Amino acid sequence: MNCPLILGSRSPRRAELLSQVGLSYSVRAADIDETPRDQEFPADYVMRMAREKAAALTAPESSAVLTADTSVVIDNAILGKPADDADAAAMLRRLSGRCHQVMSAVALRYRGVESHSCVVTEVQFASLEENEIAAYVAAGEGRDKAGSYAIQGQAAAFVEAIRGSYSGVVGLPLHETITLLRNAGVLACLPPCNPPCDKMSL
Ligand SMILES: Cc1cn([C@H]2C[C@H](O)[C@@H](COP(=O)(O)OP(=O)(O)OP(=O)(O)O)O2)c(=O)[nH]c1=O
Repeated sequence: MNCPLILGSRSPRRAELLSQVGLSYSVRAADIDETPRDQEFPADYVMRMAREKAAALTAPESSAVLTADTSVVIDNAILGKPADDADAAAMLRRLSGRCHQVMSAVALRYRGVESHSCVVTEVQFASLEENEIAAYVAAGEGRDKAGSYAIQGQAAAFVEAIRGSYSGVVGLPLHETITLLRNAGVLACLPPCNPPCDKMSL
């Protein structure tokens, strides 16, 4: 029996990551208010966001709904997407030469049951020169990214070390996502990729 997988996300990165491991899915956008609550812990925030995105999507019981949220966290402060270029530059200055966390939460709803997971990855940034920050911000790569950078893009050059989940930093921790899908019984009944792909069989 097939159970269609719905990725509730506008993030092209999340779609690419799911495709990378050979899963087929359809995409729906989940619109919610992403404002953190007063004094909300970052891990609670990303988990709440992922769960609210899942709750915002109505889908048939036979479909599995997968959503996620990613935030950059430094000194317990949540860095979301930058409001503008000045905000982006300020975030990068704050991350320069420091270690920060990238928190990615995933939520899955299938047959009325919800499961979720949160992954924290430590990222050490090199010290960034003011002209490097200006050039990176002007290039625009970090505009729609938490923390104003993309590890999968040119900002890879800023990363001295990473401990945790690379895919989690990009937006969807794949190991944890596959585990959620497997434990919920979704993976066993996903239809094959269309057209069939030769990716590893999970
Ligand atoms: C830190 C980092 C974040 N990001 C992205 C992943 C997410 O798309 C985005 C964080 O914003 P999110 O609010 O988690 O996701 P989104 O608004 O892009 O998509 P949706 O809510 O519809 O699911 O930042 C990268 O692509 N690379 C990185 O290195």
